[in-house]
Amino acid sequence: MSDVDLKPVIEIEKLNLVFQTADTPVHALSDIDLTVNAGDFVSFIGPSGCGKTTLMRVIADLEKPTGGHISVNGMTPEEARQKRAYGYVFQAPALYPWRTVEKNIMLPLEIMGLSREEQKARAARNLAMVNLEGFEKKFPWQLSGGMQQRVSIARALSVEPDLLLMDEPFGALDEITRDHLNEQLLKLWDTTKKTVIFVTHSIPEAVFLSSKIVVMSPRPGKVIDIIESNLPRDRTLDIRETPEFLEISHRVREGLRSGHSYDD
Ligand SMILES: Nc1ncnc2c1ncn2[C@@H]1O[C@H](COP(=O)(O)OP(=O)(O)OP(=O)(O)O)[C@@H](O)[C@H]1O
Repeated sequence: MSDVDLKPVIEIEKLNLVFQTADTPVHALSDIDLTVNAGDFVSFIGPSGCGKTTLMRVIADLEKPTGGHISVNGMTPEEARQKRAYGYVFQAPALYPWRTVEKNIMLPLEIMGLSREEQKARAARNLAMVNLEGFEKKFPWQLSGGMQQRVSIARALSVEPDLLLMDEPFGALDEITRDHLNEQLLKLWDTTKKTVIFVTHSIPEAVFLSSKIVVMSPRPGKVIDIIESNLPRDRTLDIRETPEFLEISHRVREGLRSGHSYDD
């Protein structure tokens, strides 16, 4: 992508979020500055509780910041949500067990008021996108965990958002399945040119998937480092053995280490 194409999708300046709780306030995000451009694959990586999910939820308008500024596609997160600017994939697949795969994907489209034909066409198109054609009439419990997570990706894509928010979608899967889904997701990103924001705990996953890695510190979550990856877009898993990959992994690890106090 040339510099001319670089359009900011998300702009975050001095963003703060303090949760008011029954006892002491929880300062979850502190002075976050971040720009995400169209077509970026951005990972948030950091220790448990550092605010990765909270930052993603602010982008999705599921939490309100207590300070600073954020825009999504030039709008407030609330306006962006109303315009269905993004699709959200959660840690667990969150499929309705009594609805078939196809009907799970059709649900948000039904709510959007699309015609039945359009709902079915989008379900078929996006199931093919995640290599699940032929599974329309199955129920979620008839599928493996990895397949269920692919259905929830297809459901998020079927809303046709430019921005895909993914909160540790493969965290609960075994390593082989995770590797496979990482490769599929990268192909999907390359073909659809979507902007992706991805939360993970895994250094290899972040480095393999991302064009930009945001390393966060323990609470209150701050941005410690932003690493622009120069790995080619059409990478395969073999790239994990290369010096370039190991060099980026090393920088992520150093960032995580510098922000972490091991005395806790
Ligand atoms: N609604 C809330 N009220 C009070 N505190 C909250 C609330 N939501 C999150 N927190 C706190 O804010 C901090 C950041 O939480 P968050 O879930 O964003 O972290 P995370 O980096 O995504 O963690 P993990 O990797 O374990 O999922 C944590 O200390 C959490 O306990």
